Amino acid sequence: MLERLIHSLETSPVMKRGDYNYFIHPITDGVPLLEPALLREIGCTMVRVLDLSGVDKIVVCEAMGIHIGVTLSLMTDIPLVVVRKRSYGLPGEVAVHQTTAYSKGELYLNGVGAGDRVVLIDDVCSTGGTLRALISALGQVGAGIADVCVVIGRGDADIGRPCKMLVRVEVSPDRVRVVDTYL
Ligand SMILES: O=P(O)(O)OC[C@H]1O[C@H](OP(=O)(O)OP(=O)(O)O)[C@H](O)[C@@H]1O
Ligand SMILES: Nc1nc2[nH]cnc2c(=O)[nH]1
Repeated sequence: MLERLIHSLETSPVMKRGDYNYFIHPITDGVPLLEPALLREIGCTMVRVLDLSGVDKIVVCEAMGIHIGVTLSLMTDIPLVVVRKRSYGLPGEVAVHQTTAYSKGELYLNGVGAGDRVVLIDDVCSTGGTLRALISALGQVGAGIADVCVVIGRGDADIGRPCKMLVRVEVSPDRVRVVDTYL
């Protein structure tokens, strides 16, 4: 089911960002290029594993959640909300702080309100800093989270609730190894 994802991860390069072993992959970086078949494989797997009953919005974070969210939105007809890294100052906008292994910044949630039922999707979960920030923002607006799912999990971050990871990886200075799959 996830052959393309597994093969592409296990042949992906690793670079240093400070002390952090950062793998470079089409899904998590958009480079060198994104194959439609890989996006389809991930979209079909997410449709199988996600609890989509009664869900009215898919929430992703820019930048590297967007193509995954678009794929899922086209397959399910569920609208997409993109959490941005800049403020629009719209009524009801919620700002939260994001810390990752190599960056810090603010995230701005618009377009989700009290009573909305959402699924939260991202490309990768590493420290969990991004998902924790997004879950906090969704809590502040009063949305219900039906499910959280990422394509790739690395490390053992606690985000305070279950997160479905299509694959789990270990990253060493010179390679990525897929150590588990969700299905
Ligand atoms: O679990 P974490 O340690 O939070 O790492 C995961 C986050 O890191 C990347 O985002 P990044 O902030 O690098 O931005 P990008 O999507 O714009 O590349 C990735 O897209 C995840 O959102
Ligand atoms: N591409 C990429 N994105 C990440 N986000 C958090 N960790 C990583 C990583 O190792 N590679």
